[in-house]
Amino acid sequence: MAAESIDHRVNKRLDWRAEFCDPALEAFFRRSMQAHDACQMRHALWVIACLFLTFSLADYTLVEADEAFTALMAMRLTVALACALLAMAVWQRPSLAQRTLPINVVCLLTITGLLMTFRLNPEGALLHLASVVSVSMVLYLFVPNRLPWRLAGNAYLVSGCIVAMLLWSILPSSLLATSLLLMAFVNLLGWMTVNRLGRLQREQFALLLEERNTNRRLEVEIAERNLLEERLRHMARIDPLTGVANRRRFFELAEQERRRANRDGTPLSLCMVDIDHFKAINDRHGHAIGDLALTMVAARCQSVLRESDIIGRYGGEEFIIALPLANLITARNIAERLRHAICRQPLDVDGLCLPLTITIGISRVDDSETGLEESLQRADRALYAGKASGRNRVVVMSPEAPGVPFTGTPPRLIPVATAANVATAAPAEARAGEPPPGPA
Ligand SMILES: Nc1nc2c(ncn2[C@@H]2O[C@H](COP(=O)(O)OP(=O)(O)OP(=O)(O)O)[C@@H](O)[C@H]2O)c(=O)[nH]1
Repeated sequence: MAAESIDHRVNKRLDWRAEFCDPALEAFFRRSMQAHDACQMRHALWVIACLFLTFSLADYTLVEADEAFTALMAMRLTVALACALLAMAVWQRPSLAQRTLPINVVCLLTITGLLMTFRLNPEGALLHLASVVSVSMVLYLFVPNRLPWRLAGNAYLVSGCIVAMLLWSILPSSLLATSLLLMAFVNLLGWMTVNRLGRLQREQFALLLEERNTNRRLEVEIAERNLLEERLRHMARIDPLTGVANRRRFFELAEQERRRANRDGTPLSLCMVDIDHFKAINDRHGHAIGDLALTMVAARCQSVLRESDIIGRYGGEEFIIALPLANLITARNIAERLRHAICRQPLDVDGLCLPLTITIGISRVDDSETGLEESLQRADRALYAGKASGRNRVVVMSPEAPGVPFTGTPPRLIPVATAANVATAAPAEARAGEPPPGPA
C-alpha cells in the first residue's frame, strides 16, 4: 500500500505485540523497515554462526576427541552453515528477512542443535546455560521476527533446556531453580526490551508519516496559492473580455517602450482605435453581441500586429496600440492595415453578420516628452477629428502641429499631417517631398 493511501489515518494505537492496530499501517511500516531488518538479520545470523563455532573450542577442552566430539562438531557446523546460507540469501533478497518460514526454520535448527549439545556434552552445564542465555538474547534483540514467534522460539528453548537438564541430569538440583530464574529473567528482559524498541520505532514512524502528510498538504496549499497568485496577476494585467492588456498593463509596457525608444533614439507611435457606431450594435443586438463583437475586433487587430506591438483596451469600445520602431508613416500603414482588417469583411458574431468600421488616431511620441500623456492627447484629438470627418479612417497628428490633425478619405493612405498639408488640404498621395510608405 502506498503512503498516500494511509494518509490522514495514521493511527498510533499499538497492540500487545507493539504493532500498529491498523494492519495496513503495520504492513507499510514493515515494508519501510525491510532494508533495516535485512541488515539486522544478516548480523544476527553471522553472530549465531560464530557463536556456535566458537563454542566448539569449549567442547574440545571438555569432550575428548571421540565420536561425541565429532557429532558435536557436525551439529555445530550444520547450524553455522544454515545460518550462513540464510544470511547470504537475505543479502540477495532482503524481503526474506521478514518471511516467517525461513527465519523460524533456522531458529528451530539452531535451538535444536543447541539442545543436542546438552546430550553430547553433559558435563558443560554452565557452558550450556551461557549458550541458552546468549541465544535467547539474540532471538529477542537481533532476529527481526514478530513478537509471538520470538516468544515461541524462546519458549521452545527454555522448555527444551529444562527437559534436557532433567532428562540427562546435567545440572545439580540445587542449581536448577537458579537457572530457571535466570532464564525467566532473561526472557522478561528480552520481551520488555523488544516491546519498548518496537513502540519507539513505530511512534517515530507515525510521527514521520504525520509530518510527511502535513508537508504534502502544505505543498498542495502552496501550489494552489501560487496558481491563485498567478491567476490574480493575470487578471490584473489582462482585460477579461477581450484578452488584450488592460489599461494599466498597457501603460506599464508602453512606458517601458517609450524609455527604450528615448534611449536608443528610435521612433514610437501610438494609435487610438475606436469602433464606429458601436452604440447602435448594442442597442440593436444587445450587450452580449456587443461583447462578442468587441472580442472579435481585438482578435482581428492582434492578428495584424507584430509580437512587439502592444495592444490594450483603453476603455469601452476603444483600444490603444503602441508601435515600437514605427514612425508616423509606418504607423499610418499599420493603422490602414488594421482598418482594412476590420472593414473588409463583416464580423460573423453568433450567426449575425455585422459590418463594422473603425477610426484610428495616430501620434508619435516625441523625444522631448517625458511621458505618454501628450502624445496620447494628440492621438485622441486625431481620433476625434476622424470621427468628426466621417469615421472609418486613419488620422495622423503631427508633433509639429499638435492642434491640427490631417484627415484623409479612406481607403487611401493618409500622409503625416503637417501645417502645410492642412493649409492646402491637398490629397495625401499627391504631396511631393513625403517619403514613400514603408518600414521605419
Ligand atoms: N457590449 C459592450 N458595449 C460596451 C462596452 N463598453 C462600452 N460599450 C458601449 O459602447 C458604446 C459606445 O458608444 P459611443 O461612445 O456613443 O460611441 P459609438 O456609438 O461607437 O459612436 P462613435 O464612437 O461616435 O462612432 C456605448 O453604448 C457603451 O455602452 C463593453 O464592454 N461591452
